[in-house]
Amino acid sequence: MSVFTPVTAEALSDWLRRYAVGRLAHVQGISAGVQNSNFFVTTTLGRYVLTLFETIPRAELPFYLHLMAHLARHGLPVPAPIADQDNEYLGTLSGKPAVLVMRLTGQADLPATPARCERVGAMLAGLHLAGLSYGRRQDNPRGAAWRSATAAQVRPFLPGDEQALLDAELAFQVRVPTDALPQGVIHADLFRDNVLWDGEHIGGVIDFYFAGCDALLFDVAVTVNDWCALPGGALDEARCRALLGAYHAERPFTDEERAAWPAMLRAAALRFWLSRAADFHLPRAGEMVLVKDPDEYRDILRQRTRNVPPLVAGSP
Ligand SMILES: Nc1ncnc2c1ncn2[C@@H]1O[C@H](COP(=O)(O)OP(=O)(O)O)[C@@H](O)[C@H]1O
Ligand SMILES: N[C@@H](CCOP(=O)(O)O)C(=O)O
Repeated sequence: MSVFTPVTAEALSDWLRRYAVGRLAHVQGISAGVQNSNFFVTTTLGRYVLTLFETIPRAELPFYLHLMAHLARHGLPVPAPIADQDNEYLGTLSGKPAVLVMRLTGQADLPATPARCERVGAMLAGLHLAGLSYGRRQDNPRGAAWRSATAAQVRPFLPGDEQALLDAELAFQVRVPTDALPQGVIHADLFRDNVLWDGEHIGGVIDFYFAGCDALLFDVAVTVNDWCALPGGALDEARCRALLGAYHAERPFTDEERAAWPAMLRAAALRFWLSRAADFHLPRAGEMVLVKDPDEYRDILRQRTRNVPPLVAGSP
């Protein structure tokens, strides 16, 4: 995003009295992101990020917030949510569900070098392994049901060749057997803009608001499609080898995962083509709204239907 809901300094100052974080010094809307309204908040005691949830039902939010707390407790650089004086993470501000989380250091969107891809692969495996002991369950909110519903909404806006691509891919994906794939908590949106770099180290992994329970390999595919794609959508072999090799060293891929790899890359490409097409054709109102290019993911999907290198190319 995007700031869909404005917050005044007065309202925020009052709201912060519920927390032990000191007094408000500065607040600034954040233009990156597409889903929620985000603000950098500086107080006399620290630096935080305030998120107002625009679309996620309130009942689904504890899953994300406790997940972030769980992963942070496991030593991963994930923004810990801040509890208020009633020991609650989730509050209400400007009429929206709201949370304050720790602001992590680092710069997002740095070039996806093989060395960075290696760290991202290892980090993703770390998130998956730490997620195994997380007690709450919630389905991937962008899973099969969402895919069918969103495809039906955006299909009328697409030209004929894209409708054909969409129809063929939906028909392909319903036949993919996913039950034998290892399942767990997935981040589901580990794009370059959601990893903060502190030098060559990962200083933060942010934006857990698409997380859910699904095939771990789907998360790997989402990550590879973003980190390892060349302009036009083809995969860069060196980056794939670095990311997949580092992941595999922490959580070895199963035979079923190797077999499902091409289909998972396609499922992951379809998911982001659909969400971007929905944001583009059915935009939401807001003060500052970022819409990402759907054609990038249409092209990635086309590429993945043609040619995919095998999983963990070149590694043992
Ligand atoms: N905990 C955090 N620490 C530092 N920066 C953050 C943090 N959370 C969000 N940001 C910044 O806010 C931007 C938007 O956040 P994001 O979670 O991607 O938005 P959305 O929820 O709309 O998808 C990020 O690109 C990053 O710059
Ligand atoms: N990464 C997704 C969009 C999700 O937005 P985010 O800003 O919350 O990561 C995309 O690129 O389409």
